[in-house]
Order: sequence, then structure tokens, then C-alpha cells
Amino acid sequence: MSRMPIEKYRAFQPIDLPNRSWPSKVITKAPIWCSVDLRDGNQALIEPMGHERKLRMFRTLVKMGFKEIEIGFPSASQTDFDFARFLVENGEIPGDVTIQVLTQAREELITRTFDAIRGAKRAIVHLYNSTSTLQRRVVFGLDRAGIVEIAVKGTELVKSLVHTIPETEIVLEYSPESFTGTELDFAKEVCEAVMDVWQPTAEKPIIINLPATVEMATPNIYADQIEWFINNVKWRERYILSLHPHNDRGTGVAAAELGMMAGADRVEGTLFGNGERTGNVDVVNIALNMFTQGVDPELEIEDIDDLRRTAEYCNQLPVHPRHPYAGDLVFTAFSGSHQDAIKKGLGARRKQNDVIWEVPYLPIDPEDLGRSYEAVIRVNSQSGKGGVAYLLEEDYGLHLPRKLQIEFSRVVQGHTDTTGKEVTAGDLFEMFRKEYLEAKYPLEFVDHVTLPDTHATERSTITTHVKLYGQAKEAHGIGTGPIDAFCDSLAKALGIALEVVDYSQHAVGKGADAEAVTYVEMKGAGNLTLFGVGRDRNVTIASLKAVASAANRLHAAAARAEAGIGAK
Ligand SMILES: CC(=O)SCCNC(=O)CCNC(=O)[C@H](O)C(C)(C)COP(=O)(O)OP(=O)(O)OC[C@H]1O[C@@H](n2cnc3c(N)ncnc32)[C@H](O)[C@@H]1OP(=O)(O)O
Ligand SMILES: CC(C)C(=O)C(=O)O
Repeated sequence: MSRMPIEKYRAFQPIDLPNRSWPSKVITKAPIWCSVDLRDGNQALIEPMGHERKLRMFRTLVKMGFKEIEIGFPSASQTDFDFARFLVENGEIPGDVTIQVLTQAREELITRTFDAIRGAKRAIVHLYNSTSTLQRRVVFGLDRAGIVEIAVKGTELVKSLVHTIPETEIVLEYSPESFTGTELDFAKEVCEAVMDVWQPTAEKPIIINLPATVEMATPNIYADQIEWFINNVKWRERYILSLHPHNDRGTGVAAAELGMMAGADRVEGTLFGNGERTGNVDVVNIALNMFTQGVDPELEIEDIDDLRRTAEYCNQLPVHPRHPYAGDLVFTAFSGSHQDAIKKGLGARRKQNDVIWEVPYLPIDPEDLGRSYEAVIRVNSQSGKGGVAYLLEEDYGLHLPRKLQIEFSRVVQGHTDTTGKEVTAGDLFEMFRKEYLEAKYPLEFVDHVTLPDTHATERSTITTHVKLYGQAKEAHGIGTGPIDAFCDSLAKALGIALEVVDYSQHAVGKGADAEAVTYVEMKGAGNLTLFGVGRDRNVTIASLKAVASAANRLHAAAARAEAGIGAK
């Protein structure tokens, strides 16, 4: 028997934090957002963005309300350098937006970084070096002191260059890269050493960014690490604590949320989670999670489809159809019981005019994200009557009586089971038209004259013109109303015995274009009952057509039964 090689792996050790307080905290306000789409996102692309795609992404981020945007790694590539210069020189950076640039703690890279941001009003210089036990050993071959020295030297150099661009306010961000694989006491040591050099104040704080460069454990561990850091590192009021989660275990969003509960002030991430390997944390996801809790996310996400298209264009990568909030299918229900509950939920909302959003299976109102209800319910072989009825009602104004919904959904089910394919609202209407409105054989209604009986005012007499098996026929009847009289005429003259079981009618459309739609449930030979539907500008004609439709459907069902095919 095969076995996974579990001996190659070991469990992440829990953090010793007996009085952890984050589990009972609640997120009540948005963090400081920083987009890293143009840096961490970009460095992970198959084809990194060129100038035009970068600019489109930058303008989109500004429009969304990001106040801090990492625009690249200017010392690493000419494209990134030129892009920084373009933004600065062309007045692309709004007064309330701060650009951020990443650099390794290496002299030539730091110097070039300063050349890139010269002239900006304010810039965050983001300095990093890896601090994890693994990278110390295999990448740098250095002990703790050697790693601290890289960070300190880098910080000293940044500090010494600040005066060379006095027109630019410089904020330092320091990342002990691969923080999640770093012993907490060492993370404290290296961050405090950086702060000792930089000498931040409460008015001019440093940004300490604690990245889950690789997500190595459950998100509660990340929260513990953040809370431990806040409790143990000096000068809490002099640093902004920033999170930078990746998503290796698929829990990047959870890690960010628990990290915020643990006291973080700031979150770095990307739109829809593009980024190295499984991605950076998805800021849209976190923001909309907050929104669904009634907390202002302080990002504008009013047209999520447009945003998704922009991200897909800039990254040249698709967003998964099931991606939270943004995927093509997330506001779509195929399964019958979901459709039924959504239909009822939306109906109840319309009636009650509720402010609070509560619709089964829809944690957010699609309209709030610029999406429509149209895509909410789609029909395939997993669907029930609710979805079918919803689409016919929404798109064609047809309010099918409940029993007709059941009857017609069997017709649809037969079709979807055979094809295995989805059916659109247009397909459904076509099926409905063929099944009910076009049911004209063997009996076709042509015309009628209905008169109230002068001797008994409650009764109507009718003269109908129909075709039976293509032959024109005239028939006469009398009854309590036009339908009853029509049935009487059919029975007397043509031997078609029908009994009305249920009847309803409503208008479709408005004004001169309004039409009546009539649904009649009729009992025929052998007590079989089926619906007929008629549609006409004249309410009486709509009803008589409905009777003819039912007669034809009963006839077809009887013929199928006789042939042993089985009546519907
Ligand atoms: C987790 C993250 O996402 S961090 C950001 C990563 N992003 C990128 O790497 C994208 C852009 N990077 C690049 O284009 C290149 O790596 C450059 C231009 C920055 C540097 O390129 P190179 O000079 O060829 O060096 P390379 O990237 O291979 O770096 C390796 C060297 O830098 C050292 N180094 C790596 N990171 C750092 C750091 N943060 N600070 C100081 N030194 C570092 C390594 O120890 C190694 O030194 P060695 O050559 O003496 O062994
Ligand atoms: C530079 C750092 C913050 C980074 O990108 C990471 O650790 O993922």
C-alpha cells in the first residue's frame, strides 16, 4: 500500500502565549491598506507588466482609494525604475497617496532606489532582509549577528541618504523577510536594532512589516506571533505594525484577519490575491468580508467585474470562477433547493423593504458590487422548479402557478438530463412556448362570439370557430362564463370532455403592449390533469387559447400513454 512520506515534514511549534487576547477581538475598522500588485504581484507574473499595464493598474488602485502603493523594485529592473520616474515626473501621484519602493539591504540597490523616488512628495522605502533560521543557514550562511548587521547597515545607509532628497518625506519600512520562519526573540532583536538606528517617533513612525513570506502554520499561529511581537517589542507607539500574508496553505485571508484582531494596523496584499506561488493575500476579499459585517472597508469596490477585468488584463491571469466575491459563478445557484430559497428570500425582501441584507445563500447583495441578479439563478439538471420559475418571472414576466411550475420543471428536467447542459432564460421560454403556447394540434382555437344569455344573466353563450385535425368547425355552448361555455361547445359538438380544475390570469407588459396570460389546469379523460396556457391582448381569447392548449396537451399525453411511452 502506498503511503505519503510524512516523515519528511514536521509540525510547526505552537507559540507560548497563554494569555492571548486576540480570539475575543472584533475587527471594527479598516487597516491602512497597501497594494503590492505592482511589486510582489508583478514579480510573480509569467510576463511582468510593461509600462502601459502598470499605469492602468496604478490608476485603478488610486481610484479604489489605496493611499499606499508599492510601485515596484526600481533598483532591480529598468522598467520599474522608469515607471517610478514616470509617476513622479508626470504628476500621476495624488497628494494623499504615498508610493512605496522595495530594496534589498545592499548599498548599490539602496542608492539607485533613492534616484528612482527623487522628487516624490512622500515615499516609503521598504528595506528587507531574510531572517528565518532556514535562510540564515542555507542562503546567507550567517549567524544572527551577521543578519542583524545586514539590516542595520541597510538602515544606516537609508538614513544617510534621506538628506539627499530633502523635497521627499521618507518613511522607512523594514521587513524581517520570512518572519514566520524566524524565532520571535530574533525578530524582536533585529527589528529593535533597525529602530535603534532609525529612531522613529510617534509622529514619524517606522513601518514594521511582518511577512508570512511563506505561510507555514494555521492562521491562529500567525495571530499569536503578531500579538507576541506587540507585547514584547519596545516602542509600540513608534511603529506601525504591518501584515504581509501569503497564501501557501490557502488561509492568507484568515491569517490577515486574525492578525488584525491581534493588533496589526496595516495590511499589504493584492487584488484577487495575485502574487508569488499561491499568491499574496487578497485585499478585495478582506475588504468585502469587512463590508459584509457592516464595517466600512475604505476601499471602493462598486464594480467588481470591471476591477476583475482590469486585474486579469494587467496580470494576464484569470480570476477563478469560484473566487470569493469576484468569480463568475459566485452569485449563481444551479441547485434546486438553493434557487428556491434565494427566490423566496429575494421575494420576501421586495415585500418587506428590509434594510438589512438577509437572503439565503447570498452573503452579500450582488448589486452592491455592480453585479446583477440576472446571473444569480441559472438552470441545469441540478435545478428545480424555483429556478425555472424565477427566470421566467424575471425575464419574461410570467408568474407560473405553483402546480404549473412543478409540471413545467419536469419538461425542463427531461431536457437538461438529456443534454447535460445549462439552459438560459431564453431557452426556457422557448421550451415553455413550444410546450404550452404552441400546443395547437389537434385543436386550434380560431375565433369566438360570446354573448350574455338574455334569459339567465349569469350565463354566457358562445359560438366558437376552431380547427380540429386541420378541419374548420363551428361549435355552440352555454356556461357560467366564456371558459365554461367554450368547454360546453367542445363537449357537445366535438366530443372533447374537459373540466376546469384551476384558473389564473395576469397581465404582461404595460399600456398598449399589455397582454393577458391565462393558466388553466384541466381534467381530461381518465382524470388526468394538465395545464394549458394562452396569451393574447384580449383577456377572453387568452383564456380560450389556454383551454385549447390544455386540451391538446391532454390529448398528447393520452396518446403517449396509449403508446406505452408514459404520460407526463
Ligand atoms: C519575499 C520577496 O518577495 S523579496 C523580493 C524578491 N523580489 C525579487 O527578487 C525581484 C527582483 N530581484 C532582482 O531582480 C534581483 O534579485 C536583484 C536585481 C535585486 C539582485 O540581483 P543579483 O545581484 O543578481 O542577486 P540575487 O538576487 O541573486 O541575490 C543574491 C545575493 O543577494 C543577497 N541578498 C538577498 N537578499 C538580500 C537582502 N534582502 N539584503 C541583502 N542581501 C541580500 C544574497 O545573500 C546573495 O548574496 P551572494 O551573491 O553574496 O550569495
Ligand atoms: C519583501 C517581503 C515583505 C515580501 O515580499 C515577502 O516576505 O513576501
